[in-house]
Amino acid sequence: MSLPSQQTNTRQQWDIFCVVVDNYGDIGVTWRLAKQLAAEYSIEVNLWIDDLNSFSHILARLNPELARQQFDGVNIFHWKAENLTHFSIGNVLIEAFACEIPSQIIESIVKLKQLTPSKVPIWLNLEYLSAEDWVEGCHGLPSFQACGLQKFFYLPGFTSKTGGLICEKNLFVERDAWQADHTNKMRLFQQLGLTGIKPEHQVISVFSYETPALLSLITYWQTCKSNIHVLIPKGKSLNSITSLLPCEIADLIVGQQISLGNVTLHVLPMTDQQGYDRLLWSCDFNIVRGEDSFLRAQWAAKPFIWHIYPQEDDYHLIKLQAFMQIYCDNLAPDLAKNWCELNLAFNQGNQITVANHWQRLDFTNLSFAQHVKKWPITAINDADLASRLVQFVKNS
Ligand SMILES: Cc1cn([C@H]2C[C@H](O)[C@@H](COP(=O)(O)OP(=O)(O)O[C@H]3O[C@@H](C)[C@H](O)[C@@H](O)[C@H]3O)O2)c(=O)[nH]c1=O
Repeated sequence: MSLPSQQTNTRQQWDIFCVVVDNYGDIGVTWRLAKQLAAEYSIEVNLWIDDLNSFSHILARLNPELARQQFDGVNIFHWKAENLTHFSIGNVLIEAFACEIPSQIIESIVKLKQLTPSKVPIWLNLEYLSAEDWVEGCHGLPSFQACGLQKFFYLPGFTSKTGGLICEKNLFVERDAWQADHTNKMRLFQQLGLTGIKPEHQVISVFSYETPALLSLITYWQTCKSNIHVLIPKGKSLNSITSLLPCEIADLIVGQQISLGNVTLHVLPMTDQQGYDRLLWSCDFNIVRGEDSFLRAQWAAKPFIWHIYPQEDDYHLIKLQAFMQIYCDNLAPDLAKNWCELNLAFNQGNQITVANHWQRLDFTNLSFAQHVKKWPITAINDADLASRLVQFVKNS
């Protein structure tokens, strides 16, 4: 571990620390942010991750055995005690989702403050995304630490008084170009080993947690006249539909198809984040979860169900309501009602109502299609998270 060098250039160094609690969301969010800061702001980003095995599910090129490697202009470090020798104090320290930065680092910054206070990095805690009202009041607040340093709370959110939403500068332009040419999606399906999909078929991606609502929906889709392809990666969603599977989940192979009348289930390979974005852009409807895929489904300008990460005492339902309220602000009341009821029923695992609400929601309806297209522009609110974060650091 070392003190800042006498840098002659003005290139900033930011260090992002992330503990993988479970799933892929913690790493998913920090990886998106790290890539964007490096690509769009020429910041030297060091991403410290405690679990490279989880990370390798969404970045197959990553070698979980290496202490240090570089992808997309980001230095990725395996965060374990012996690798902290690689750490040198930069301009910004981000602890993602209240993970704790190692005490040696804090001690070295305290020493630096005594010697050269002007070199003390900005210390931020990047929090989870929420659409709740209180976020505006807490975003950016400083918190004085016992060690004498100051830490700021950085809260992502949907309004101009929050930390914003992660979205790359050219994302909507790339999405529009992709969606304008129908051969893109057909080629993608082929590359993913998904056969038998015709341009007129309905394609639905599923990346959810366990819920009996999924079984109800697929059972309902079997009664529909159209051909429906359901794309599901190996993971939690499959646990809810074991009764539809021909074998144990462990024995399913990627690319396998399970024919259920008009419905074909496809076992989808996990891709990198760019591949997943393109998949969301290519499907007619997406079922997503957590934080990052939830946001990417919005950026896809396609209708979606959000399976929110379950929390104690059903607190997640309050967060779901807060989002549904802002999402439906400009939507016709009948469409808004159906969409909210569908999302609520899915999240409550309500097997009977979820299929009824699906039936009632006409997601091909023109004003709904216009809404999903307009929403990303409304939500991004003139500034994405990375640009607000860079500004926040400048002003701090
Ligand atoms: C299916 C798939 C996902 N992904 C990525 C997209 C996202 O970055 C990531 C999934 O993250 P999420 O959608 O946020 O869902 P998640 O359930 O994996 O993560 C959750 O983890 C919990 C610990 C948090 O508390 C939640 O808020 C949430 O972040 O995986 C791919 O890159 N390729 C794929 O094929």
